[in-house]
Amino acid sequence: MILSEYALENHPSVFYVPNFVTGQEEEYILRKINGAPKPKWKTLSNRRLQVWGGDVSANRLIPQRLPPFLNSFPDIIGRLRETGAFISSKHGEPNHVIVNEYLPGQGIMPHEDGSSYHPVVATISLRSHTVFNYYRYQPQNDVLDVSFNSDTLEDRKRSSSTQRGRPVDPQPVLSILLEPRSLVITTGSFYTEHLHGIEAVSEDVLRPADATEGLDHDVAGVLVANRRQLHDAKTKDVAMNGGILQRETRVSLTCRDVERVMGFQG
Ligand SMILES: O=C(O)CCC(=O)C(=O)O
Ligand SMILES: [Fe+2]
Repeated sequence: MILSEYALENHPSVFYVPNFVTGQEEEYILRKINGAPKPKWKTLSNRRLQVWGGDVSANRLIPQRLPPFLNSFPDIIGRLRETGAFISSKHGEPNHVIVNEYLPGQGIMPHEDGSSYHPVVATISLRSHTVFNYYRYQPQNDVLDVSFNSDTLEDRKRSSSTQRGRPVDPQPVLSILLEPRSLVITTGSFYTEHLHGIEAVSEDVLRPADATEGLDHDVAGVLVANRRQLHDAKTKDVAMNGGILQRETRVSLTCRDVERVMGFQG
């Protein structure tokens, strides 16, 4: 696989790969996630999650073995290594995976993933599409309310952080549509200088691609930057010509490399 072939038009440090896992693999992984012991789930205000690979504390991983559904069948970790995206990270592949589950209407506030991780993140989407947004901080002199961040403090303390008090521009700089079974890889300034998040909505309104070329600012909806790279014909049609996509329950795998690892705990 040649990763550069999957770079977004105009944004060469973000890669979108449709069908990174097959439908059968998707079903298998979802069965394993749903079969995990109940205490494995952590419930937050606006989604629930599982952490695999160990806990991160003070920028270090207290490692635990990854389960076979991530590194054996299917070998997600090996496949991510082969993309080459993690070539300059310490372990050459992710050692940490967060499973997030979002019901329709749930999302994640704009945040940065922070310095515990090598600045590359690979995210696999299962079952439902979503629209994933990148945001920038306001230029220093602008003043704007930050209160559109609606998650709880607990949520904010987890892996997410925004630079305290720095106002965020609520208008995304980039939006991409993540299809079920796809992979998105974020590197470069989109990791180090931007925030990312998912709006807490139950449907996504997409605007026709040609509407932005005129001066038609009144057309509602988002224009997704990867519209020409989408796999599913119906989804692509909506992304090109406008329309509404209903969200289902989405499960995502956020895969990263924690470079500092403490002694193995088994
Ligand atoms: O679910 C996603 O795609 C994003 C999750 C995320 O940003 C995180 O866990 O840090
Ligand atoms: Fe994140």
